[in-house]
Amino acid sequence: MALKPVLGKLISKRVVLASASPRRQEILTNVGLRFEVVPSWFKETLEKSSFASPYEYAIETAKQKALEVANRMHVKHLRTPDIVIGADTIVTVDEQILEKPVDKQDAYRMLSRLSGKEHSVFTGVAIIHCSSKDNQLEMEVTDFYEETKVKFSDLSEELLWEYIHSGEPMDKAGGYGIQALGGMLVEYVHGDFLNVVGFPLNHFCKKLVELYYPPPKHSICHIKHDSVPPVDTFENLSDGENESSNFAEHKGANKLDNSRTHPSGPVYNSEDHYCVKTGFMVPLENTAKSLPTILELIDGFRASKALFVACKLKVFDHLKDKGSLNAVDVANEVGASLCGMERLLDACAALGLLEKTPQGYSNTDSANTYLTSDGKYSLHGYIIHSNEHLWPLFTNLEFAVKEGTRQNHRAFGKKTEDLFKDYYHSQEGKQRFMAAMHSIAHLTARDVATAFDLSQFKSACDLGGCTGALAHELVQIYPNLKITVFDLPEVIANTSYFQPSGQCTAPVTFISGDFFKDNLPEVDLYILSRVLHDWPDEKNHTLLSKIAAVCKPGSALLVAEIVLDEQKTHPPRALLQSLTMTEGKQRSGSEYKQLLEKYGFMNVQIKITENLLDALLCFRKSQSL
Ligand SMILES: O=c1[nH]cc([C@@H]2O[C@H](COP(=O)(O)OP(=O)(O)OP(=O)(O)O)[C@@H](O)[C@H]2O)c(=O)[nH]1
Repeated sequence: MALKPVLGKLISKRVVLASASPRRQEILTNVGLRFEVVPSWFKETLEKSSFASPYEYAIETAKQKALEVANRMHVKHLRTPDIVIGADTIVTVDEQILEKPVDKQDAYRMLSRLSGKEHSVFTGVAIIHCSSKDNQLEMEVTDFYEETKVKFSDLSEELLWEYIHSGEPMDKAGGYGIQALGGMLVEYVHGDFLNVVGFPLNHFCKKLVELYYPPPKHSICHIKHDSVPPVDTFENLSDGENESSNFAEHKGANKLDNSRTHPSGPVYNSEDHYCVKTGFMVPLENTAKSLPTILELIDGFRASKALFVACKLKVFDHLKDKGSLNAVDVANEVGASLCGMERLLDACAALGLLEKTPQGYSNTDSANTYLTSDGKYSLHGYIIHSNEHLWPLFTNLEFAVKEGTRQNHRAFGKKTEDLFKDYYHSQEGKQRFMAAMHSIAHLTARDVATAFDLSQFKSACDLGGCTGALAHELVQIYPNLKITVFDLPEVIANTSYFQPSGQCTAPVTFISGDFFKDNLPEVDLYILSRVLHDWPDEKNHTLLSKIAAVCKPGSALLVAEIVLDEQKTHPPRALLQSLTMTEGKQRSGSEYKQLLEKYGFMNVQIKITENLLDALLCFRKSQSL
């Protein structure tokens, strides 16, 4: 097992650790894994006596923790992670399972049981690979456990109580932390030490090897997960060549089509449908299966507008860090009517954007992250742009379709000569557009930056890189990369507001210019993120010819765009975006390849990221065109 390649398999994936345990976070961070932490809300209340062995209990708890997070992120947070990792650590002694003590007496009860004896520590781990098909969550579960034996010395009452009063036992399985003071109680450890601390790293890495580097040909069980899983077998194994991106093609995990599951609840057939009125799953006739989608589409505009208005009124900003507020407080804060605000808050709660309790309304984690104006991955700018700019254009979609033109004159009462003049006619428009671009660039930066290994490049230029969001992510990941953002003077003049604070990486340089007219800097890697789809062929010709002219053989071009499938029906958001475009167009992978090859960029590699932007990397061929 080579270390780097194993964890490297996860580098371009959105990995979520479904655990609040700081020890698990530390163990995984220490080996360089990048992940988000979303603690599970699953209550550890499974009936222990219903499990034949303690490790089965630990595995099931770990699985339920991870499933709850995967479901919640998909349903409520509108984001599907690639991998969710859950874990549960328990101690067993004298056939009793010990978890975290609830109070000091409980800690005493546990520790006095362990005194002078050998006990077992089991950690159950679940690795869930998630994917979203037609907005339905599919999950494949891989689980395992590790056992470590630990022997305690005889503990005197005095020592025991001194240890309990240190406070250390309280959030730890079996009431001790082997990595700290608790280590003083231990006579020997047989097995993986980190397993006792909360995460069996070695076994985890072996599992990744099994999953991502499967042996060439063997058959595996494919289990449609249920409480009592029906088992059917299949032979559909990768030869291990195509190991990088698509886990779904080669693993021996349990597959959950969880399109209709409730967290930790039963799994329903895809033929069934959840009836809102009765709250039961009901079988649907074939033709009626599309009904929920159609109803959702009919109502979609209401949901979008409710979200836009809540963002515009800064409802999520007002609720941030305030615990629960009632409708009167929020209405007063934003200067809205009480009855109007009550309805808006209820709608947001129904959409899963707010939590509603008898105490009032509070932000969900996703609202804090995406909907507040200073959230970690704030989409506030993009939402405001959608409300102010895209909404009026879409209101005139019928004319756009009939006339085949952009509808700026109808939507905004004036004609537009080109795309950016429209946004930049006022300071407000400029900042709004930049904030929108920044939102998307920041949200997608990591997936774009890690879609390919770019460590070979020493210098890069992000053409039209706007606020530098992608550039900043690139220098974080590739600290030796010197990167320049090249954009129009009116953009560069307004970038300071968007710069990250307190970053200790190499700075990003900004150069103003017009990439259609001005000289481009000579670098190893050119970047075009969300540029090519926006322009007509003549403009792309000018730009790509200019890049090809300065790009030395062996240098490369990284393109970030939505890549359509070859039938051009997926992903829908690309096709919906096209509706208000007249000059540019969205392209499939083969169309991008053709376009780039036309300008001497070969070896075009495409990475579908499942984020809002995909990535293409291609290299300038040796002889000039
Ligand atoms: O020697 C040590 N033994 C155990 C621990 C820590 O104990 C807890 C075990 O609890 P659990 O598995 O339920 O995990 P939680 O902390 O509740 O987090 P989840 O959100 O994942 O449920 C775990 O934190 C171990 O790290 C220890 O520190 N030392």
